[in-house]
Amino acid sequence: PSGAEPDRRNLTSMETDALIGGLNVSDGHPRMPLTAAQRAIVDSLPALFDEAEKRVFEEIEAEAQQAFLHGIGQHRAPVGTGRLVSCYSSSVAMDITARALAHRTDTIALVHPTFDNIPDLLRGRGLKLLPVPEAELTGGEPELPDEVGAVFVTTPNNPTGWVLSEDGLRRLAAFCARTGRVLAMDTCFRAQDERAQYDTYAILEESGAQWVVIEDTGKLWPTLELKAGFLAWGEHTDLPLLEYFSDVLLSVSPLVLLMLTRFAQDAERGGYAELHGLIARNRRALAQVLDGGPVRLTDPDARISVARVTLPEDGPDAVALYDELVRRGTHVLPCGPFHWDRPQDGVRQVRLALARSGEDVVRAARALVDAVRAH
Ligand SMILES: N=C(N)NC[C@@H](O)CC(=O)C(=O)O
Repeated sequence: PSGAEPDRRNLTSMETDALIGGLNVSDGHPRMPLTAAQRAIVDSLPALFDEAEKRVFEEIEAEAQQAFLHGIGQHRAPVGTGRLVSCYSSSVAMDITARALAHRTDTIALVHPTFDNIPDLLRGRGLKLLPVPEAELTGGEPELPDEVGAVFVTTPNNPTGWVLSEDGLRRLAAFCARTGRVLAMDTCFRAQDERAQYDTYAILEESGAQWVVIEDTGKLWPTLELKAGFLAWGEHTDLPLLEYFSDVLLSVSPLVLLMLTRFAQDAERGGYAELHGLIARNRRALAQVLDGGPVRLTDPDARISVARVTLPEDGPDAVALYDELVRRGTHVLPCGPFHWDRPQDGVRQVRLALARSGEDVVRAARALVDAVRAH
């Protein structure tokens, strides 16, 4: 565990502590059991290794990008154009994007709240940040000072589950085109929420805006961090993304891409329905444990694989509860750090991961209610 005070630590350091054992409902990474179909894909890895060794990388990459992105409604993703690259993770894609944006502007308007590694990566590249509430983005015309050169939106957003609607994106993209701002999107949770699966690329291309999109396979399947972050940009996006990508890597593993193609194909054939079912069941199970007690589910309509709960005013605050739960062997996340511009806004909320077995979610929910009551 890092020495810093819990309310000064970043979320990933707390997620790292959760990896050393205990009941981990901390990170948004998939830690539920493989389905039988997914187990069969894992069993085929030796054969996939032989196939990956033989085939042309570019072909394997285009196949994986097509299988994954078309499976979540992104038919106009720029597959095969040279403007869609594969990174080891979406955060690697994010850092490349941050470096490229810093080449273009000093100030970014960033959705607030959101997962803290996003502002941390942007600030790490010297960018100044302006918080924009979700509601202002929905309107599509946020009030921004001239020095803001880009708008960065996480949709579905983490930890709220808020989704930028198709009309909201159309308005926001038109606004960015009109005001000469880059529109950057982190869509890492979109495969979990069909409301986020309208064709983003069709809208972005038609808008005339300069745009960057970061996709992620890493929140969906329990593949032990074998994943890819896809980084895409527009034909007129004037950012050194390919140059900065090439500084970081030559290519991800074709074996991982082949495996992702199989998982994406299985997902289209019913795997997504199973995943959405698991997340919905776990959200309902959490709500049932909380029902009638002092803690409530913050975002009942959210569909992503994390859930916020709101704590009673007379109970422990988020950091005190986080500490007490760690002492009891259960790892959640206090929501302060998601509110990267005003941490006190998250002082009465904690987040639980739902991409877990049903038993883990119920056990964690019970531990949380017991700890609140014991305060
Ligand atoms: N590069 C980082 N820090 N990765 C952690 C991130 O994937 C966790 C996350 O997004 C979540 O728990 O919601």
